[in-house]
Amino acid sequence: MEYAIEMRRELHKIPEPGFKEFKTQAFILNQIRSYPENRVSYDTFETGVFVRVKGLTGNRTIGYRADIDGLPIEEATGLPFCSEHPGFMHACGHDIHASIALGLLRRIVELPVMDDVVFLFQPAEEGPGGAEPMIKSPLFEKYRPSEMYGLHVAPEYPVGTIASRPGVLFASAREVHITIYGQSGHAAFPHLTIDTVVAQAALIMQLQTIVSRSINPMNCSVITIGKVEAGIRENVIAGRALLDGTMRALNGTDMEKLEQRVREIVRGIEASFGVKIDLQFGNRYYEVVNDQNVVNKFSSFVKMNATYIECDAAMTGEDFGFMLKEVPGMMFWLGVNNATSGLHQPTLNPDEEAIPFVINLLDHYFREYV
Ligand SMILES: CC(=O)N[C@@H](CCC[C@H](N)C(=O)O)C(=O)O
Repeated sequence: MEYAIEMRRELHKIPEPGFKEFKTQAFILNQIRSYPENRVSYDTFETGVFVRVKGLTGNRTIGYRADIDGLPIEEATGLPFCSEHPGFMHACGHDIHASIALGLLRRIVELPVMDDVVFLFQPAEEGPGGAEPMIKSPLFEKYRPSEMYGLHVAPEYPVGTIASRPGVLFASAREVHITIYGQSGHAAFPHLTIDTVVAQAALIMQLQTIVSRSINPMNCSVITIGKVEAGIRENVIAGRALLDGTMRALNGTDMEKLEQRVREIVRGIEASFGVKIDLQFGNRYYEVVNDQNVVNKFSSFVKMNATYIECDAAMTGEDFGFMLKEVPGMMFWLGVNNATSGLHQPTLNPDEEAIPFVINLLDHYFREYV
């Protein structure tokens, strides 16, 4: 089991952006290539990897998906194996997800289970999304599982806890990218310019009214503007301003409403401030919808061996939702006991004991219950 923790520490050092996970992919391939060819076959897809481990009967194929990308966050954990890539960090636990897959894969290579098990090491979960192109590739047909599992670290739960639910577990997510164009000029003569900072500020505030005024208050949705940029110095009016954000909803109708209202508000800001706005939406991640039968089966198993919590849906997005639209399966939260630090924080430091815990759990499940 030390192997998987060792893998995690190596992966933690090399966080990379979506579709640029070159070192991560090479690291994963290096492990896979050390196994006998009659037991393990693989293909690469972009910076991801499909791997099949042969089972004793090969009657069925079980799938396990791990995302592998990092985030543009400067690490502040002080760990001896902290990120070697300045400005990048595994702040969403994808190093843990990938090392669990590598550890489970090795266990199953050494001690085969009845079914074939395929592992999908998936790039770009944080954006722009690697799951959809991966399942659209012809390789997916070669590796297609009949049932799929995926997990996400949960700092708020202790090690030994699994949390999930049937139906919608994670929200639908869609990025919003906005560029505001105006006319720059001297800070003392605003009437001779078109100030994009004032338009930007008004736009941020108006976008925040969408959830409270346009969505049924009995439903959940979120609009977050996570990145704001404009200007060069205090006495120059900015001729260009940027906003990057994300929209979340628990159903397609609300997601469409969010999109429609963003469009309308953007047009209104153009009219009232005289700016021109370029509005781009990213790829829409589907809700992560867990299959009722799979959740029943897995949660009954977990309850016999660990702590299972039936949790509420969360407003996190996950492109694993694309895979669960194709193949019945489920995603679950894995407790990693780091209550002082949340996901996407520079101090995130998941408890590594969660790695052997869940490898043993999934190995047992794949071997005897799935
Ligand atoms: C689990 C998690 O944190 N996922 C991300 C997915 C982001 C998708 C996309 N870049 C967006 O922002 O919409 C999340 O932020 O929930």
